[in-house]
Amino acid sequence: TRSTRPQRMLKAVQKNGTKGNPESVISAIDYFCKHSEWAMNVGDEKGSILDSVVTEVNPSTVLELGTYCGYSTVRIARLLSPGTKLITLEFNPVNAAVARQIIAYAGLQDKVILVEGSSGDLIPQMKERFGIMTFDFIFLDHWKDRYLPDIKLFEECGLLRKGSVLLADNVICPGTPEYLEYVRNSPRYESKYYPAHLEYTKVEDGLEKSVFLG
Ligand SMILES: O=C(c1ccccc1)c1ccc(O)c(O)c1[N+](=O)[O-]
Ligand SMILES: [Mg+2]
Repeated sequence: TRSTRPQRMLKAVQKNGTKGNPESVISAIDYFCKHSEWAMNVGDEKGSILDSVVTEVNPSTVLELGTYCGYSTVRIARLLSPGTKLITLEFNPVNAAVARQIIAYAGLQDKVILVEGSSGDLIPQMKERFGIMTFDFIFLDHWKDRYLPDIKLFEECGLLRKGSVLLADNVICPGTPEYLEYVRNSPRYESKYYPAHLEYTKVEDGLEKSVFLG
């Protein structure tokens, strides 16, 4: 059967990247998306904002919702302190298989736990399966209609602590209006919008950073 876009992206990483070099993997994916095929990675512009927030938080416990090909997984994992691992959830098994290979090509497999399944099923299992008390940093980049139900799930499961940082992609395009309304009007969060553009385009998009106040 015909290859998928993520599989073609993996080939481009293996061809143009340098094994064990996360920066080269990030550049190879951005080049592929700018010159060959658009793909829904967070991209270089929003990726730089992601980098700055991760660096500022310097988290010990990290969760990513929506691995896709592992681009943001690599961006985050390359910045984590030694011994810190990030958990990333991916629903699509074909994409998960590509992400594992891209993460391994970057040499970051020991810093990443990739779990296949739906966030709604897996979030309530975080404590028992991974010994997580609370998350310091959460990156939301999965199905846009899951952002709101999943943040409520984090609260119900006691996975947030005073100061937990949630960073959400695509709050303008494709958009997550109900999530935005919730975090911007809830007294339990302090939110800030980082304007940018939809990856590899001139379309307006941005990231919303929300700090849980306890
Ligand atoms: O939903 C889409 C989408 C919708 C329609 C066509 C292509 C992609 C999308 C677009 C940009 C993103 O950064 C992103 O994370 C997603 N996503 O699926 O999670
Ligand atoms: Mg996105």
